[in-house]
Order: sequence, then structure tokens, then C-alpha cells
Amino acid sequence: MTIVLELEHVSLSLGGRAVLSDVSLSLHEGESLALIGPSGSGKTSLLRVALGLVAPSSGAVIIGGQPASAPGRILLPPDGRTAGAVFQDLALWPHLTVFDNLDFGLAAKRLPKPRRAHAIETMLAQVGLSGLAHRKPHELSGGQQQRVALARALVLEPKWVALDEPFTNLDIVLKDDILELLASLLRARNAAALVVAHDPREAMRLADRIAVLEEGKLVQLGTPAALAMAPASAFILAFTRYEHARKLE
Ligand SMILES: Nc1ncnc2c1ncn2[C@@H]1O[C@H](COP(=O)(O)OP(=O)(O)OP(=O)(O)O)[C@@H](O)[C@H]1O
Repeated sequence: MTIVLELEHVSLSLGGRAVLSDVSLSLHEGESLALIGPSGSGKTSLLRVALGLVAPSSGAVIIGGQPASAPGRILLPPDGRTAGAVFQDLALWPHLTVFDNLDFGLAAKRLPKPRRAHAIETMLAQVGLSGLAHRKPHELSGGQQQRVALARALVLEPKWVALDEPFTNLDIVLKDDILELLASLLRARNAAALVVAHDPREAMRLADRIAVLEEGKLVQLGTPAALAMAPASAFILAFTRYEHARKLE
């Protein structure tokens, strides 16, 4: 199986505190890997290390088989990591239209204009925003803004995307819709996803594999079924017990 991203014995200290300790994991082509763990366990920090926004204190990040980060050094900058990212605050450029938000990364790749326009129109159609290309973010609903953020990440045809709980603020119906849309967009591209999930039960339902962080350490990594079968900590037992009960119903 092709590995798109690998963390090898990654540790990270910030302000003298150990935020990540000896974390090793790999993200496989096309899979959805959920990161869960209590608040402050290091989930966002792990995404930041993977994306090349911060260098690990020790260990390595490997992208597509190439060294991407070494201790204290970013060898491959974020835009070279074949990744798309969507963070909780979405970080859309407020002064740019939807079209230009999507065009920003494509233009940086120096693709010809007609090709960019075609890619953007196709992408906007896929996320159901065809008519809204010339609006600015503040002229959109929250759900529409989230689709723009998703489209902006995917229009660059990433091999993997990092998502930091971008959908937590949506109501449940809208959230299910966008999760389904995300899954189908990723499937169509065979793109992998590394997703920080706040709701462990939702991760059990949707992810191919789950990585559990506690106090910066990877305490378990496996399929939802493997976690439910042999939970490695009280935190994991707490949400997998529910899963057991559901299956026994
Ligand atoms: N720049 C920083 N300097 C010092 N400590 C930091 C810094 N950024 C994060 N931390 C600490 O690192 C730890 C992990 O933070 P992180 O945001 O990765 O956790 P998280 O699991 O994503 O939390 P949450 O679920 O609450 O978002 C926390 O204790 C946090 O206070």
C-alpha cells in the first residue's frame, strides 16, 4: 500500500513543554485516519508538524518517500507537501471572491489561466457552489463558507488533506451532508485524509483507522473494530463501550 505521509518518532516541545512524544504513524493512499484524544493531547500540533507549519524537535516527517522535516528543520515547505488543509477558522481570504480564493493556490503554481478557470468551475460545481463564484466570503452562509474552504483545498488535487475539525459548528443535518460530500470528493480523487475529530463516536463511524493521542503520546492506532475489541486506555474504553452496546442492541 502506498504511504503518502509518515511520521517517524516525532517529538515536539513548545515553550519547554513536551507536546508530542515519540509519535510514529503513516497515512495510506486513499484512507481516512481520524486523530482523537482529550483536549490538549496534541492533535492540532500533530497536523501542524505533518503540514510543515512547525518543525519537530526530534524525529522525521516523510512525504511521498522524501524527507520533509528533520529535527528543527523544515526541508519541504507546506506548499510542496502534496497536501490541502482546512482549519477550524477556515481562513478564507475575506477580500477575495470565491473564485479568487480558489485561484490563489493555482496561480502560484503558474498554471495557464483557462486551465485554472476550468478547474475552479468544475470544483465549485462539485461542491454545489456554481452560482456563487463572484461572492465574497461574508456574503455566504457558514455552510457555504465551509464548502469554499474544502473546494480551495481540493482544487489543488492534493494527495492528502489535513482537516482540523472544520465542521464542528454546523447543525447535525448540514454536518452529515458535508461529511458525505467530503467522503465522495476524497474517494473520487483517491486522496487520503488526516482528520482531527472532536467526537470519537463519529470517528468510529466514519474513519478507516483511528489514532488516539493522550498527553502527546500515541496510545493506540487501529481500525474502529480493533479499538473496540481491545481498548488500550480508559479514554478509549469510554467511547468504545458505547459502540459495543450499540452492536449488541
Ligand atoms: N505555541 C505553543 N506554545 C506552548 N504550548 C503550546 C503551543 N501550542 C500548543 N501548546 C500546548 O500544546 C498542547 C497540545 O495542544 P494542541 O492544540 O495540539 O492540542 P489538541 O489536542 O489539538 O487540543 P484541543 O482538542 O483542545 O484543540 C496543549 O497543552 C497546548 O497548551
